[in-house]
Amino acid sequence: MSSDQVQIGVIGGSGLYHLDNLTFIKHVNPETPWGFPSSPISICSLPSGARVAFLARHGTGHSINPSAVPARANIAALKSLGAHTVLAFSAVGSLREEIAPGDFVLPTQIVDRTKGVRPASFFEGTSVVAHAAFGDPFSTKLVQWLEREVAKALEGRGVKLHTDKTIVCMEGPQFSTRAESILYRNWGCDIINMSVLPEAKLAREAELAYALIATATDYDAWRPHEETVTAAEVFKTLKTNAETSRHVAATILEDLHAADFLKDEVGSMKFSIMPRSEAQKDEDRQKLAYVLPDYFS
Ligand SMILES: CSC[C@H]1O[C@H](OP(=O)(O)O)[C@H](O)[C@@H]1O
Ligand SMILES: Nc1ncnc2[nH]cnc12
Repeated sequence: MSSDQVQIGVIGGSGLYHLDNLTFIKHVNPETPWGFPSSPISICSLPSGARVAFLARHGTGHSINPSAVPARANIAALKSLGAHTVLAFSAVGSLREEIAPGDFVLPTQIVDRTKGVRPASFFEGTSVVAHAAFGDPFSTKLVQWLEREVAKALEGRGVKLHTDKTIVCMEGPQFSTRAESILYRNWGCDIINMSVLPEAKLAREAELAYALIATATDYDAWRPHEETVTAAEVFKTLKTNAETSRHVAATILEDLHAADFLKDEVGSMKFSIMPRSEAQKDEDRQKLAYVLPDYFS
């Protein structure tokens, strides 16, 4: 593979709008069948010359509401650049006392509390039906690798890493009520955001290895006798969390680039797509070929 080829995509969330500790090469802005990504994508170079594609989920000026993030275009654009793996960063609320603002979390499960207003499948609106497996919503090998490597990258920085947690994704943009926050705790959820879905579902459909590096900013609304979360509270830790995230990214990306499991998700949709039939329109198959060329070209 030429070093020009991107293998890893990084999605930055609230507060993380660039990876300026990597060497910037150029901006690209691919138009996908689902429109343009949230922002032009920065192609950056690692010290070895390997290239990484970085995309700001809410746009570089944070102008896109969580419900309006063009997640299909984002995932499709990263795949079109050659990415097999997507590392997504996200600012999250904590539903557990032991997960403090400033801590990092690697979730392994998701509870969906979005409201059906976000297009959540590349197959939506087409004549092709597919049911991706989503029991393990993050790439298991990638998460296991991150558990070791992120822990190493955080050594000496006084930042705690929590693993094997459950994230609930709410619709927003308003934060939760106290009752909802307590309910999510009772459901076994540990952290909350407004972004991991449909991003993780779309990455699975596109056969990308996807994991979320969550950075806690607040205690949401479940703590009795404490103020509930406000955007101002979130902003207090965003800058430090973003600096730590950039350090983590710069530390792990080189080794991740060399990892042998990057393409493990490739082939995972093979038995998820309903067999070819006369009813499948050519135009839909062409559209889907953008993200799944192995099945639709
Ligand atoms: C700015 S607070 C709520 C906002 O922050 C998180 O964004 P991201 O996941 O992109 O870091 C959360 O999901 C909400 O969209
Ligand atoms: N408390 C919270 N709820 C939802 N998304 C968040 N992102 C950061 N904090 C959050």
